Amino acid sequence: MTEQKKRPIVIGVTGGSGSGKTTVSQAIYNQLQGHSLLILQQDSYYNDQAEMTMAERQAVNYDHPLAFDYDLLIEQLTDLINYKAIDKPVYDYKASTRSQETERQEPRDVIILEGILILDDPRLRDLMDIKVYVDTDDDIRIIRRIVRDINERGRTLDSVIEQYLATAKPMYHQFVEPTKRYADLIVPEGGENSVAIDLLSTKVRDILAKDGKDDLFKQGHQGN
Ligand SMILES: Nc1ncnc2c1ncn2[C@@H]1O[C@H](COP(=O)(O)OP(=O)(O)O)[C@@H](O)[C@H]1O
Ligand SMILES: O=c1ccn([C@@H]2O[C@H](COP(=O)(O)O)[C@@H](O)[C@H]2O)c(=O)[nH]1
Repeated sequence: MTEQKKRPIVIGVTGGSGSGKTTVSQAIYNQLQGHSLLILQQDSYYNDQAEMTMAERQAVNYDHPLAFDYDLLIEQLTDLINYKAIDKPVYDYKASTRSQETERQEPRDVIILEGILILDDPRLRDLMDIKVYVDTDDDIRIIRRIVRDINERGRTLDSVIEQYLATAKPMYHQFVEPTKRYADLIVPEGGENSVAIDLLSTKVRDILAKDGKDDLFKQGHQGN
């Protein structure tokens, strides 16, 4: 019998903007400390808009699948799955385009991919072993988004509200929410849901142990 080739475990974490995807991804990452892990954010793969004016960038619908460079994301995720390092784009929310720099990312045994539209593309879904949907009510998400976008993404209250009503909300209902049907696990309450985070971490530890990757790690393979 031929031995099956080992590959990293890919966990997809999706949900609406402000649902707690980043918080949940970070919580899983923290629980699995000591293993070989990385977090990849779909936001890093927004289209490069360097050739566009600021006014043009402000008019873009950032909640539509066409705003993302899926080809590059799939190419780089496939490289990571094949244990090849990537030069990841870095997205600048204040300038609404990619920054000039890229970030070197070495491959790891566990890849946590998070983003609003990662389950929309069947090619991406096919690369995932576990699919998680963080389900948080719209009112909570908009409150979190207002606070975060003003404090961290250089936005005004008016611009956050305007964008939410014009694109973020309708696109959520048109494109993001329907992908819930592809999830293996729906997590209410996001980062506060320690039971769901414990269950997920235990499942990943089980798979790593079956693959012998916990042993590889102990023998001196890369950490974080
Ligand atoms: N359970 C929670 N309670 C309070 N604030 C939270 C909670 N989860 C996330 N936040 C905050 O809400 C904002 C959005 O959360 P984040 O995890 O970045 O969501 P997403 O990645 O889905 O946009 C962040 O500022 C985060 O600190
Ligand atoms: O230039 C940009 C790029 C993205 N956005 C908004 O960000 C969210 C996705 O990020 P989360 O971390 O999941 O909230 C998306 O809803 C876009 O509307 C932006 O405003 N400008």
